[in-house]
Amino acid sequence: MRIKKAFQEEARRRLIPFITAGDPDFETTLELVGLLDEERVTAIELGVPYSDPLADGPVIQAASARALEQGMNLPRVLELAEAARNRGVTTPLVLFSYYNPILRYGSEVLMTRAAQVGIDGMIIPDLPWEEGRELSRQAAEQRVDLIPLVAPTSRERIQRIVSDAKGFVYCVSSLGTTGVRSDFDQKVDAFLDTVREASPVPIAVGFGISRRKHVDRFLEHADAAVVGSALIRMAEQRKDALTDADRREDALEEIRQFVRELADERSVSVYRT
Ligand SMILES: O=P(O)(O)OC[C@@H](O)[C@@H](O)c1c[nH]c2ccccc12
Repeated sequence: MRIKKAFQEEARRRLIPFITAGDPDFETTLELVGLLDEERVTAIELGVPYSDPLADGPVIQAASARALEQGMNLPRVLELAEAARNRGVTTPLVLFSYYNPILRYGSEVLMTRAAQVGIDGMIIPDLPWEEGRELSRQAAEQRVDLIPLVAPTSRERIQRIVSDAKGFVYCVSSLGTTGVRSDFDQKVDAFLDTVREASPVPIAVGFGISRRKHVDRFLEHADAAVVGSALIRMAEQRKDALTDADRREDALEEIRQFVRELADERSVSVYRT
């Protein structure tokens, strides 16, 4: 229920950052989650690194490789979520994983464990809506929101996909893979308006967003903007400083400033309650 509440709460940044858990290491990810929580983002996407991230561009592919190097995996990401909750993080946490690690772990067990450690939602980009019905039932049983993705090509499937959406709907702004884009097709706005009209829950838009002007534009048509690659690239450029006790604070502050520049805290969610 944290997700529904966060969209309706006062003074939240309508941002949903995506970070790859374990990049550059477990402790730094925990610090980043704490920072994003302090900055009152609407939710945090915690990415489970995977060896074959087919929907990811080079920035997140590299981040996944670094995280796998650190031994990060699905069980460790669950531990990380639990550690964040134990540090008092209250921002909704959305587990982001490709389907294979979930299949290996066992979806029923995963939903139970996710609920225990304080995961509020899940995004599985390579699980088509039609194949996700059983998993969606398991998630609902544990009150974990299985967040569907829709793309501009989803067209007539949009109605069916959003009909039983929980948490929020993830609208992919452009086809192709994740990664910073300089601009977006005008048609994206109409696509977002269509999804928003059909959706019983708030909608977020992601893929390519890296600037304040992108966020401002998209918040005219959606309830939150997802930012992944731009944030991960910043962390990658500061990898050495982030893992050096003497320089970590400064590097974290630069990332905090970037989050603040991307979006102000809004008094009330733009989402119709
Ligand atoms: O990285 P970008 O362009 O800011 O897009 C968000 C994206 O990183 C995150 O939501 C995500 C990471 N991997 C994905 C795969 C599919 C859909 C979404 C994602």
